[in-house]
Amino acid sequence: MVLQAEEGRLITSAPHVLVATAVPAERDAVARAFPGTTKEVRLPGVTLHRVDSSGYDLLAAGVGPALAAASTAAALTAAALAGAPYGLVVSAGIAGGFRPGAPVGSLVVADEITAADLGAETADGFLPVTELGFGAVSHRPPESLVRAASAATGARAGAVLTVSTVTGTATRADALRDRHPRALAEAMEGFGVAEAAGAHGVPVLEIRAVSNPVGPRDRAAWRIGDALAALTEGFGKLAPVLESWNPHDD
Ligand SMILES: O=C(O)c1cccc(C(=O)CC[C@H]2O[C@@H](n3cnc4c(=O)[nH]cnc43)[C@H](O)[C@@H]2O)c1
Repeated sequence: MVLQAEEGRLITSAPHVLVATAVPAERDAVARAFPGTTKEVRLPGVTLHRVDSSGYDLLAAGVGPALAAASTAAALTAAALAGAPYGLVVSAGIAGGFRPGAPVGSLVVADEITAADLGAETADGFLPVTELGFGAVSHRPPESLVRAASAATGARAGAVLTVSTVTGTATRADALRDRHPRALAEAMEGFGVAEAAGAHGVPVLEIRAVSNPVGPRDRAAWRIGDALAALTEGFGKLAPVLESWNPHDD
């Protein structure tokens, strides 16, 4: 933790971290990792849950990359205009896990956040937007942070895909695996959160607890309660890492 002098006083500067989940149940699972209570902070376009006496703001940013990006950008802009910009954005929640690397109940941390369906379908297969001459399809979280997060939480490190459509067939799961052999999980927000963070020059991390296998749709088999419990436990171990991480280590 950094100590700074301000008007002759020494103050501790807690990290200012924005944690973006998709839904309130995931936000509340993250909140349970902290001893303090939260208070609501209403801003234009978003409502934050600020964890008392910490540098953490929790945001249920919405499902899917577009709403997640819009909500995250609104929170980042509000903080920057208030003169208290975030130093880190964390995309957190549940996810589908690719077998055998990411079984249900396990944790995954992204060393690569990749938009898996942002591009064009052609007769010769899928082309990412980058091959069409536009934008980006991947963001890379800081290596030192990924390593430390993985060591502290036991999360496996690998690619986490962002999709707009949840995979529901073995054929689609195989196609994603072929295109992204390093993929451990798929979820729906990471790339949107990372695009917003990138636009503000803020580093991003993504951590996911696996609620279901990626493959044939069987919503009844999703283990959401177990995944939310793993998310709470994992975030409890992650928080000290975020607090001691030095962005200049990378
Ligand atoms: O119904 C509930 O109680 C409940 C509690 C927490 C979360 C949910 C969600 O439905 C969250 C949707 C969220 O989950 C991610 N996700 C999970 N599995 C997959 C998957 O196989 N493929 C893609 N995304 C997945 C995703 O990020 C969604 O936003 C419900």
